[in-house]
Amino acid sequence: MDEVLMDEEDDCPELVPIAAKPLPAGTQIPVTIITGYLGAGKTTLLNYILTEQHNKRIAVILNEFGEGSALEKSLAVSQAGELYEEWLELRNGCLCCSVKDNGLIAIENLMQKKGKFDYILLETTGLADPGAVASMFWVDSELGSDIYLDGIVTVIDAKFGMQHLMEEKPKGLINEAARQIALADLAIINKTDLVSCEELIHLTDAVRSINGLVKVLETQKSRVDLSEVLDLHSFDHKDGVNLSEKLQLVKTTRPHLDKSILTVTFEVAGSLSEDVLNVFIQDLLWEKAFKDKAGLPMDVIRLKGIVSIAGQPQQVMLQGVHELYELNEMPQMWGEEPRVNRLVFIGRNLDKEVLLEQFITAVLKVGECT
Ligand SMILES: Nc1nc2c(ncn2[C@@H]2O[C@H](COP(=O)(O)OP(=O)(O)OP(=O)(O)O)[C@@H](O)[C@H]2O)c(=O)[nH]1
Ligand SMILES: [Zn+2]
Repeated sequence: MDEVLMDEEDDCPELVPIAAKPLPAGTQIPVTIITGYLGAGKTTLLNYILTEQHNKRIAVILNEFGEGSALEKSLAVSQAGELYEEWLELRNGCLCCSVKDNGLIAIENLMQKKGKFDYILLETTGLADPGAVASMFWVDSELGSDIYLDGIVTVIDAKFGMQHLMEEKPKGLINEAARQIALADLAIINKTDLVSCEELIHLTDAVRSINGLVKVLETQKSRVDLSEVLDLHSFDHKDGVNLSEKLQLVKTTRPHLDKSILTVTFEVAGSLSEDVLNVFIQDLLWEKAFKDKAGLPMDVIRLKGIVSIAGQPQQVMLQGVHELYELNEMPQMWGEEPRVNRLVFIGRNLDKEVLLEQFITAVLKVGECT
């Protein structure tokens, strides 16, 4: 009989001891955040990954609030307000636990079991802002040295996804479903059995209009090739593809839904000083100093780019999630060809002309300060 792990109808998987094997010093464990609206198919995806052959020892953190999950009832108990979680060790070498917070405490506790797993999957709750979880890995230096964020996977309900995206939010708040798509490195449109081709195309267009960087896959029962989900290296440069080339393929999108999130991208030749670049990014992300033509402040949710710092032989990668950003030197050197800055912004009220003008101004300043 095929073993089905973590089936909600089943009893707990059988527990077996797992031998810890020491990881080489400095090994960082990848974390993939699995997000998506309520009921889209996140847990189905986790179950699928766990039961597929992957030759990895995966630790899964389920972040469940819903009633009725047998798994949750058997695993997570909140005692006197204190989080208590128990790690189930599954027969294929995977670990699993269910928690009621944003999962970070669970990861910290999990790290005490270092050597027992080599991949972490974290399911957020349906209404979560995956950006908040993602950025924790950058701020929490203790976590940051043990693990790295590999990617954000957003599962979308083919049947109700469009409806979720259209929901009006009070006082200009961001629609959660749209935010989850804006932050995704991979978007999985699941439950395609429930919709027509036309509905699917419509939803795919809406997803792409929000996030011009995202890879989109269609699934039933979240069955997806694992190589598409794991080891994406979305926040570093180890994915083997030249990020600069990848960014060239991104197009500025048109708003598909009213007042929606969209993608803006551009290229500007030249170099700029790191200080001036920091001012540009901080004005944009922190000060909200840039406004669109209607006077609304630009709100960047995801930022990615390759920039050229004057005097620096290496290409520099820019990564941003909400207010947090990072600049990292890449192994790639600038060659003979002219240096080009390539940036991709995903967010609300973005105006390409304004952003471009501000960036060009920043590039022009390099002459003044060197
Ligand atoms: N028809 C259909 N149903 C699906 C598919 N994938 C998942 N489901 C069902 O959709 C329901 C929700 O799936 P889950 O995986 O629990 O979704 P989730 O995103 O984890 O849900 P929450 O954690 O409650 O937000 C379950 O009853 C699944 O069996 C699919 O491709 N087609
Ligand atoms: Zn779930």
